[in-house]
Order: sequence, then structure tokens, then C-alpha cells
Amino acid sequence: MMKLKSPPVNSLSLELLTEFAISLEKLENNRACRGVIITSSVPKIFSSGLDITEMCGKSMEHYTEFWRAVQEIWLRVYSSSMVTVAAVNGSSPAGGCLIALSCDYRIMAENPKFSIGLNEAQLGIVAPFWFKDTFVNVVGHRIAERSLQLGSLHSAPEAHKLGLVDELVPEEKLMEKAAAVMAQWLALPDHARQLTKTMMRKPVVDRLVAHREEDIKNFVTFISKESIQKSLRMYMEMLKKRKS
Ligand SMILES: CCCCC/C=C\C/C=C\C/C=C/C(=O)SCCNC(=O)CCNC(=O)[C@H](O)C(C)(C)COP(=O)(O)OP(=O)(O)OC[C@H]1O[C@@H](n2cnc3c(N)ncnc32)[C@H](O)[C@@H]1OP(=O)(O)O
Repeated sequence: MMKLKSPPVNSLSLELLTEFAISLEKLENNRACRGVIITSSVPKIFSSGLDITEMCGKSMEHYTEFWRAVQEIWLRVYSSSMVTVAAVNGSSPAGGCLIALSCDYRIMAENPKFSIGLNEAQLGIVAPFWFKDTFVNVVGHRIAERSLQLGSLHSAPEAHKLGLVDELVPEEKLMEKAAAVMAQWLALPDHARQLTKTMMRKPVVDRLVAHREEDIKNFVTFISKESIQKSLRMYMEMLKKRKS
């Protein structure tokens, strides 16, 4: 099991992304490890998505390093040879949703206050093509398009209805259910499951691998724009105001 632990809200900072990638690599290289459940040790939050402070007021070099780390974590989770189950035990916007979408199966706590989705448009930013491709592969083109254009965050019941999560279970049963799902998936021979997963996911993975440097350049150019920086600052202010 891998538990995201970066209070208060599990923002995906460069440091957390780097630790996450190292832990995944260790598991991937351990032949005895055939599956991983990804969850959070922060109450009510799976992950608040990418750490917005990493994308605000920093240098081009920093944005480059940060985006490479974001790409890396997606490539590792999405193309993992292990069975990956997301036990979504709290809200999961944007980058947090991407982590869950990249797993093989998603189980969410059935709490209507928890929400999940790719809400980038609400921040005035655009989900990159590989976020979009991952989303389309889970929910289909029409639902993904509407949800992305509106930057929707869906309540747990809504997310289940849309197919964004596979199952809802009472909060106290979440880990038990995740373990049962893992056992079901691990009952199959690894090679057949792994080859099938590669067949389904390879075109999307290959697309980023082929355009990785271009994607970093696009991100750095986009995020460095003063209008985008202003949107992000306003969003952070809104988060702080909402609190007080
Ligand atoms: C055309 C070319 C395109 C190329 C591509 C270009 C661009 C794409 C770039 C990026 C994609 C972006 C992906 C992302 O993931 S962006 C992040 C999106 N995340 C969110 O919108 C979530 C925001 N947070 C919340 O809604 C809430 O915090 C919460 C998660 C629901 C939790 O609520 P709660 O009430 O429990 O906590 P607080 O709101 O009080 O938050 C506590 C504390 O944390 C700070 N914080 C929250 N989220 C983040 C974050 N994502 N990054 C950094 N900091 C965050 C919040 O401000 C509070 O701070 P404080 O100092 O006030 O304690």
C-alpha cells in the first residue's frame, strides 16, 4: 500500500512527486510486489492536485523540473506493470484525480462531500493532452469533454454515475474493499493482464513519450504568461478567503 502523506492537503509538490516516483520504482523492481493500493493518510483529502505554489512566481528552470516530475509520475502509474487500485478516501481535484484515473480501478468513499474531477478550467488553465487522454479512456469522449470544458468537480455519487470511479463504498469499508479488488485482479496470471494493459494504454503513453520535451516547453511558456500567473494568484487568494 502507498499512502500519500503531505498535510494539510496532499498537494503534489516537487518533493512529494519525487518521493512518490522513487517509492513506485522500488515497488516496480520488487518481483514479489504484484500490486499497489494508492490512498491517503490525510483525513478527507486524497490529494488537492498539483501544488499551485510550484507553478507561481518561480523560474523557467523550476517549472521545467516540476513539469518533468509531473510527467514522470503519470508515466510510472499509468504504465505500471503492477495492479494499481486507487482507494479514494477524500476529495481529489485535478492532479489528484489524474493519479486516481491512472490506476486500474477506483473505489471511492461514498461521502457526498468528497469531490473528484479535472477542474483545471476553473483555475484558468488547461488540462494537458495526456490528462485529457487518460480521462477519455475512463469515461468516454462526451463526458470528458463536458467535464473538462466546465472544469467540473463531481460529488462521489455523481462521479460513480459517470464512471469516473468504479465503485462507492462506505468510508469504513474502503480499505477492505480495495484489498478484495486487489485479490480479484491478482488471481489472474500477470503476463496476460500486463500485456492487455500495455495494449490498451500504449498509444497514450507513447504520445507523451514522443512529445515529452515539447510538452515541457508548452507548459513552461503557458504557465509563465502573466495572465496565467494572475489567474493562479487569484485562485490561491480565493482558497484562502474561503477559509476565513
Ligand atoms: C495549451 C498548453 C497547455 C499546457 C499545459 C498547461 C497547464 C496545465 C498545468 C497544470 C495542470 C494543473 C493541475 C492541478 O492539479 S492544479 C491544482 C488544482 N487543485 C485545486 O483546485 C484544489 C484546490 N484546493 C481545494 O479545493 C481545497 O483546498 C481542498 C483540497 C478541497 C481542501 O479543502 P480544505 O478546506 O480542507 O483545505 P483548505 O482549502 O483550507 O486548504 C488548506 C491549505 O492548503 C492550500 N492548498 C489547497 N490546495 C492547494 C494546492 N493544490 N496547491 C497549493 N496549496 C493548496 C490552501 O491554500 C490552504 O493554505 P493556507 O496557507 O491558507 O493554510
